[in-house]
Amino acid sequence: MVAPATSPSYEQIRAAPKAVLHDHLDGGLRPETIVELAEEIGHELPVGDPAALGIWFAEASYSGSLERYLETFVHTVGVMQTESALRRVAAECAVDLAADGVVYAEVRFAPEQHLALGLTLEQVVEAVLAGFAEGAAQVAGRGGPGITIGTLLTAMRHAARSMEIAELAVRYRDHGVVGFDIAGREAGFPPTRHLDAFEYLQRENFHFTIHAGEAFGLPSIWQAIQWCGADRLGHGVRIVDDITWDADGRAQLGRLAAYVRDKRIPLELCPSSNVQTGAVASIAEHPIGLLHDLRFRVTVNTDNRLMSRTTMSQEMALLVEAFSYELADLQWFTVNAMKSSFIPFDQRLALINDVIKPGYAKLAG
Ligand SMILES: O=c1[nH]cnc2c1ncn2[C@H]1C[C@H](O)[C@@H](CO)O1
Ligand SMILES: [Zn+2]
Repeated sequence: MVAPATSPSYEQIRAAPKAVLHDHLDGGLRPETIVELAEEIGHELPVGDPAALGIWFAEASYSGSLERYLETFVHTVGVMQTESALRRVAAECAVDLAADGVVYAEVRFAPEQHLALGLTLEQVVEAVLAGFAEGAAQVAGRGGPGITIGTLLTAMRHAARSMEIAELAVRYRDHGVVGFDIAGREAGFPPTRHLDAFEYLQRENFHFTIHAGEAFGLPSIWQAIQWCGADRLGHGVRIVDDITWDADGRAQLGRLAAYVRDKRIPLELCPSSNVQTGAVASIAEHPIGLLHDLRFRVTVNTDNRLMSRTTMSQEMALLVEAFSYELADLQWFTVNAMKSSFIPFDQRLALINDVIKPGYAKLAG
């Protein structure tokens, strides 16, 4: 498809203020950092050269299966086992996102995966929060809009520590942790396994998202929303399975799809990641086009920048190419993300009105 003349250029996309709600800390390391940290703690990598390692991650993740995609994380989690490593990775994450024009990010990671060398859960969380603060401060010193980062604590769905991690998230709610998530293999590990954690979070008036409807379909989305009470859906892309077409070619929403749209439940869509795990055949065929047209609360996200060799600008550029989106669409995705974020309402509004809208207005000239 040929994009119309109004399509934004890559430079405009990079310059545009962007917001990301779904980005994994352990899926976004710089390859050079992995190599250096691996040497420090004696972790064996599949490839020693940083450039080759970057390619290795992307190729190994392009597996057509979420299970195999997740196997590569052994080499990122493996080097994130000390306070200094966690702090460095988090600081670099803030700097890298800001350099790409991201003004608001929610970055998630699973504290329980960083205990191999004896750190406590609290030490892990505090090191990451310190790293985000350090990176954000570096960026703020450079002028420009800077970056605001909220941290999400993830529990692994195959494990049994979700209640503990939910309590940890609530304990750090006034120190940068803004929400909770569950991630990992979806098939065989329904969100209802962690119902006690979600019920606890609701009683605490806290926020959470659930990876659902990525490798597994509608039942997972239904459970995440109707049993667990998720505020947002991590991916949620399989909601398209509840949309059919009538004889006149009009989209018919099933009960669950209608509920998700009516309630404005945010979808954290991650186009490149979905292609790598086989959830979607190609960017051009990604349901984001349909979901955008049907006015679902769609957001665009990176998921794992290292594994997908991507950035927010890159994800948006791929969508511009596939769906001929204009700056107004990119602003819509960005405002959707801010509206769906887990920071307080007044802070969301300030970013939308003082940073995002003026940024797009300037680009539109
Ligand atoms: O897209 C994903 N689906 C399910 N789990 C994921 C995805 N991306 C990363 N993870 C897992 C692997 C990480 O180690 C963990 C915490 O960030 O979350
Ligand atoms: Zn994810």
